[in-house]
Amino acid sequence: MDVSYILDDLNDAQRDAVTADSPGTLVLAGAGSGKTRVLVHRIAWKIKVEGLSPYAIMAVTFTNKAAREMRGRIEELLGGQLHGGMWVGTFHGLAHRLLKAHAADAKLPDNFQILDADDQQRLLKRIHRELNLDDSRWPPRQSQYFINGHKDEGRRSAHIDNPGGDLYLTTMLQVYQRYEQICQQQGVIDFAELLLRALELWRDNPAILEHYQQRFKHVLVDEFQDTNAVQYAWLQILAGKGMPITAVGDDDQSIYGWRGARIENIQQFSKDFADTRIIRLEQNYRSTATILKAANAVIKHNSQRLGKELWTSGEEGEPITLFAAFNEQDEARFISDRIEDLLKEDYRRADIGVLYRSNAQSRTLEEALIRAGLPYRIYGGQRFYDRLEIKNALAYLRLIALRDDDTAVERVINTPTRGIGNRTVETIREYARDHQLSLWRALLAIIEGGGLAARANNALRGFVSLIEDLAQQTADMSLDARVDYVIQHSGLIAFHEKEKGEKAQARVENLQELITAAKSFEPEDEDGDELRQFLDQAALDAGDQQAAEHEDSVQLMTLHSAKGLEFPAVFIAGVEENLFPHKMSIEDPSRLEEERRLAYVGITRAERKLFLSYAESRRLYGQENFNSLSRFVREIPSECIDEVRINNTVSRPTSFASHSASQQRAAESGIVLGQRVLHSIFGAGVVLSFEGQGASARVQVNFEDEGSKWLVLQYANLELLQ
Ligand SMILES: Nc1ncnc2c1ncn2[C@@H]1O[C@H](COP(=O)(O)OP(=O)(O)OP(=O)(O)O)[C@@H](O)[C@H]1O
Ligand SMILES: [Mg+2]
Repeated sequence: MDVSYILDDLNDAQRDAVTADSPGTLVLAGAGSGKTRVLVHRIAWKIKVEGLSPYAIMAVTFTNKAAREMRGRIEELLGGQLHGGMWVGTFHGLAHRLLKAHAADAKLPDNFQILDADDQQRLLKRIHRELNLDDSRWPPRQSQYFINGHKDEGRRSAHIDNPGGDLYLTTMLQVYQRYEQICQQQGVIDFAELLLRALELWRDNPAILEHYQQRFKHVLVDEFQDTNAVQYAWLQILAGKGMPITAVGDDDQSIYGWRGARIENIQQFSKDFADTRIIRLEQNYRSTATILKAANAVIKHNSQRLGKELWTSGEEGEPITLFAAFNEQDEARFISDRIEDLLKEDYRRADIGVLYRSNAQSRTLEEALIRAGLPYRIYGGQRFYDRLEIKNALAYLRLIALRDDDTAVERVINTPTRGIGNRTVETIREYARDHQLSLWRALLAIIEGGGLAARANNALRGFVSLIEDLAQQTADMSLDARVDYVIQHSGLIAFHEKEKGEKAQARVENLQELITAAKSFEPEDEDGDELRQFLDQAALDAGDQQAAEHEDSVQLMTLHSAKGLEFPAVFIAGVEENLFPHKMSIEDPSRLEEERRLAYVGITRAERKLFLSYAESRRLYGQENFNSLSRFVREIPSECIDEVRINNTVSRPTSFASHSASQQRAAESGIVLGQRVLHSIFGAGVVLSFEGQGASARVQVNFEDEGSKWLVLQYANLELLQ
């Protein structure tokens, strides 16, 4: 049987890695050097040449999508279907499979259910109520963060030392214990529990462990640098006593430290797994020489590295485009314009990845893509207007506009919690049904009727007066001030601010981003109700499923979700200090290094074209920021970069045409975005933005000495500079 084709498309080092017969094999290599490809070919080699049954192989990937792709590639190489025998999946997926097979031994009912993050939070809320913990002082999300953090490290409540005297720890432990109890009673398990329970299953049941130790003849792990403590222990308990194991990874791409991943596992590997051979791959097959040079130059600035070099025999390629936008709108327009250019060449939409550091950045980008009629999908995340916190905020705004909006009432009647329980809500629903009323009218009638317990009645009254107050207080405000007022006074911001963890912070950021959306909203009908038009637009954006599900779509995602993927063309938006690197990471050297690894991951996703963009002024999270160019871009050798500026009108003739009417009118007065101007008092500056028209036209100028100011164009007497 000729099996040489399995090695055909591999270089020497890759072949070595595919055919190595050492018990432990660690492939340590940079981005795009073929680590994932090696895993696929190694599995095919094991089956075809060494005669292992697919049943004896377990392969761990980072996402379910990667697992499906891996299975497909192996089947291609083998020329046949694998069927169910081989275990390929994520750590979570495999743990789930294991627990289903041994539910009773894992002390779970056969039909145990998985709790997702939202379910988990709802359950914790109930526990807090039961323990009489006030949500404002003890936000359920804080408990969630506490519990998941400990579980990721393998600690149950019983493992945590509490010498007493610390109210925080004592309370958290009380919640953790009660949570464990209820989960156990109900037969539900959360994500971290899947892993921990699978580890304990093996640890506490030697016979079961032995069964798997006999079954599996080889374990393979991709993206090894991002395994956490429990995942590592799980591999160790299975394969630590001589089962052959292959891990591939790149210390320079470890980007989940904030979620418990431990780069140290790479160094630990050769100690814990016998006779490990370390194989390095140094040739990159993904990117042009220019892109690779940029990536290498950036990652060199990290001190904590195992040290690797990457080279390519590929072509030089085009320089990286760096675009200095005036603001985030301008940046988004640049990106959608360039995407349209690429589509005129031989690129498909799916060949294009748009990456960003923070979820909240996607809104402006989504709007530009929608405007340009470009189908897109958000990979591993939700579209802006589909996000829970945004839907909640919009529900308040909808109630201000129309009290009879039942869905909006359902959404926010008890969010943030205000003591209106399910039973009260059910009473309202029934009343509404029986009397053919909207929920709002029903609840007014119920309050008047006085049929409820005093406490419930008061809670309802509180809700009604909140909505009436929001409506009255904001009646004469501008749209963005209205949104700002509503997210503050509804308690939504405070509600999420009190919670801990990345996700909570992202929710606050997203809410603030809604203010930015309102600021830049341009109603079609200038005389119509602006709030209504804004809400309609948001509903349309959210409902634009057609665009979302189009098969050939532009791929939007955070830099974190882009790991392991590749695209012929990549845009990285928002390469600015305080955004990327994130402001929370700038002060801490080890977190800064993690940000730099994220930059390395981002750059190395690109095959042929890379576009970086930053905005001199950015409204994000509802605030105007003036950030300088990211240090990561400054670390790229200048010969790799081609900088484009908007006031280079030769290369940017179309961008002005797509600006709003008022901006065009301002342009007619001789001022364009990016124009340098002189003011008699404030001195020299650059025009950042326009607003309004005729006598009320205003212009925003970033003055060199005085910072940014809005001026009425008519009176500003700006002198145009060259
Ligand atoms: N020997 C080779 N000849 C031709 N193409 C190759 C070779 N090795 C890898 N490639 C291609 O290079 C690209 C990168 O490979 P792969 O995704 O396996 O790299 P990786 O090391 O896993 O990258 P990452 O670190 O980003 O996960 C893929 O498109 C792959 O098909
Ligand atoms: Mg890979």
